Amino acid sequence: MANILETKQLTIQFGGHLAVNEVDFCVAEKEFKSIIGPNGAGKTTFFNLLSGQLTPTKGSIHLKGEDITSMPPPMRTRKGIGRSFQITNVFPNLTVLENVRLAVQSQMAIRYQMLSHFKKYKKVTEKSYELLKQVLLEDKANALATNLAHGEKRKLEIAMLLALETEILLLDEPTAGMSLEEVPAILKVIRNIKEEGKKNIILIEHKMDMILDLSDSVTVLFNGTLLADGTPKEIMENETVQTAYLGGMHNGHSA
Ligand SMILES: Nc1ncnc2c1ncn2[C@@H]1O[C@H](COP(=O)(O)OP(=O)(O)OP(=O)(O)O)[C@@H](O)[C@H]1O
Repeated sequence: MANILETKQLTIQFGGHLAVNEVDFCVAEKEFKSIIGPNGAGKTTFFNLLSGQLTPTKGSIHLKGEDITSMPPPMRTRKGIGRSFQITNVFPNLTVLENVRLAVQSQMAIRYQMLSHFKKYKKVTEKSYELLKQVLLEDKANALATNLAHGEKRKLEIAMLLALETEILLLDEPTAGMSLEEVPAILKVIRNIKEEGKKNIILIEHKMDMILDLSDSVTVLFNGTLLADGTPKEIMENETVQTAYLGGMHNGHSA
């Protein structure tokens, strides 16, 4: 299968610290890829490089064969790389529906310039409800974003990300800060997106059961370098990964 996204020798240095160090990474079309690694391994920094929030010191990023290393973030989104919204980008005093409408509108402004104002309004509303349904948040459409539970806020972020209609979704720890009861719902949302089969998902997560359940392949980062890449089974059985990372988890450390 062709690679949709690839990095070559991707590196970023902060002062003397190599946060991402010569990482060769690739994702095939429609592959569900997870990135794991202990705290400080460079996972979020790697996402920031993919989405364009950071510029690499060295190396390159290729989207469907095109070198996008110097492309600014909005252009990368237009080309197909979507990064999940952080809740800080959500308007707390607007309703859930209004927040999704804003994201849909920003996308539709480009696609539906020819439609009349009324038709555009109707389309935006329909699309917003569709997205809320997809993330299992329909019943909260009229709630103020500020009043949502943490797990519901993460669902809202995913709805707003889906509104951008990018082929690639970068999800950075969607379950972070969630209570145990909230996790199954977000897992269901992600599984539904996967089963629809239209997106490439790259997921950073610490929850190993979730990784094993969802991923086609897993990349392990450790001290900024790529330690291993393979199927979930290969990763679980990999001795280097066991020693450097998973072993620590069995001893009760959070990875
Ligand atoms: N802007 C920055 N300036 C300096 N150092 C940074 C910067 N961003 C990240 N780092 C450092 O780079 C390393 C990797 O951080 P990063 O947040 O990418 O790790 P992570 O794998 O996502 O960790 P976590 O699982 O805790 O989120 C850390 O040592 C961090 O302190």
